[in-house]
Amino acid sequence: MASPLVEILDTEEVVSGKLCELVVSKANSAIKNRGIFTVGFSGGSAAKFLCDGLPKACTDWSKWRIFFCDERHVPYDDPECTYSIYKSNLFTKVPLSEEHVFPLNPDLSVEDAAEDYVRKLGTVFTDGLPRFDVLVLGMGPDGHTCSLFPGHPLLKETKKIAAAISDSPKPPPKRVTLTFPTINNAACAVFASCGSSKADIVQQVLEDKSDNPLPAARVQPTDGEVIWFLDKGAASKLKQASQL
Ligand SMILES: O=C(O)[C@H](O)[C@@H](O)[C@H](O)[C@H](O)COP(=O)(O)O
Repeated sequence: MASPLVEILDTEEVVSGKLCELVVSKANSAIKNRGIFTVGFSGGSAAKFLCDGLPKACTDWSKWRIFFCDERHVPYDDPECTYSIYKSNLFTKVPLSEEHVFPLNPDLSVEDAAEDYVRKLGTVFTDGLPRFDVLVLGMGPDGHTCSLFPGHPLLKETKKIAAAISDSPKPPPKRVTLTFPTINNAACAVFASCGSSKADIVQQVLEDKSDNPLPAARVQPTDGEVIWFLDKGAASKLKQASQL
């Protein structure tokens, strides 16, 4: 597994722009080579960055297949619903068909919604373990990514490609998340982290070797790349700050 590529940028706005630039570049390359682009979006600040930058992207949206790296198990009209945030701020602003976006079914129990999500993944990834072209990931202040939290049994999941969690320490408690078998089969996992409040956890994840690594540190695609876009605040505690 290659070491993460870390790019330290001046501001959050530059991080947002570079993230969107990377996603669109990967999309257009995948579309050219395979006629389809598969991507997982995260919530939180990643949603803000992508909704800011992607509406003006020059790409064939009809070839995009959009999943969520994790999603809260809430009604679509709940402000916590990541899908609805993207729908209002991106999906309705680009020529993207609803059938190419794969939200949770909140009417099912969280367990059944996870099983239904696995089924939806199977409609796009028809030959087994999903291999996303890009997973856009965020990292919480505790080192979680997706809805995979430190010390949670789901970190050890080796069979399910997506799973339900009902005890998320970050509210809301019920979510569906991709698991590491899927995450670490991606071609590209890209993190965007900004702000000095993330500096300690970024330093820990990127530089501290641990026999019990934090979830974000466990993102190590077996045949893929990990890219971190950081602003100066988030990178301020890195000892070997590598500026590309
Ligand atoms: O739906 C979610 O809660 C997100 O997917 C979550 O995993 C997020 O990426 C991190 O909490 C970082 O969020 P911020 O970038 O907003 O700190």
